[in-house]
Amino acid sequence: MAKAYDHLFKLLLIGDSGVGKTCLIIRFAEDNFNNTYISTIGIDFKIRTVDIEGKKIKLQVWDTAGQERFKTITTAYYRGAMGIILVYDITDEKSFENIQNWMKSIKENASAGVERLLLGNKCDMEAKRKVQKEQADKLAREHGIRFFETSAKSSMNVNEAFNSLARDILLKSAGRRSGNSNKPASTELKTCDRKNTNKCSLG
Ligand SMILES: Nc1nc2c(ncn2[C@@H]2O[C@H](COP(=O)(O)OP(=O)(O)OP(=O)(O)O)[C@@H](O)[C@H]2O)c(=O)[nH]1
Repeated sequence: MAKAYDHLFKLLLIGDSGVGKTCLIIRFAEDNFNNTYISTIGIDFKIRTVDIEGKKIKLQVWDTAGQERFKTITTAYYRGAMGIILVYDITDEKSFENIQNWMKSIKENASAGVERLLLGNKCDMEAKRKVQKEQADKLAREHGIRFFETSAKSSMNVNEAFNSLARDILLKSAGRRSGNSNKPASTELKTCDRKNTNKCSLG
């Protein structure tokens, strides 16, 4: 039987408990949102197939528990991931400060060439914003990665974020096959779609 996809990419979401990792995955995979908070226990995944550059890409998106007590289980999944999405909550300063620790955890546990992406979630809650976009832009630039503000609630930038990560992985693997490396220098900013600058609020 013919394969229903051209590539399978494994993605992983990490970040503090309550930042909205599960909701982002549910919005992306099922186009749904729920206000009730049920903290993830251990690890789970959902699947969605997307079309990128004429290729069918099956995305297996792994959801990790943000709580410290699950760290041993969740870090065991870093190695198999081709892309890791670091999530903080724009209304929670601590979750942004902790991104540095999550970056360190990637360095210690993931494969060397893993693609990373930074997301500031809950951008529908503008009135409660504690983390300015410029702070996160600067951090992303320092790490040479893309950054989006998203809302799992309003859908803002959710598809854009997942698709951009999948595209980066695809381009990188195509580059590797043809012998070219298109990996940017760690200090180089990969310019985001300007969609990223859209004002994000539910109005
Ligand atoms: N306003 C708003 N609330 C959100 C958004 N995303 C998630 N939430 C809410 O934030 C709470 C936590 O969301 P989860 O997706 O369960 O958080 P998590 O990061 O998976 O948490 P752990 O499983 O504990 O690691 C829930 O009450 C969600 O409804 C968003 O974009 N906007």
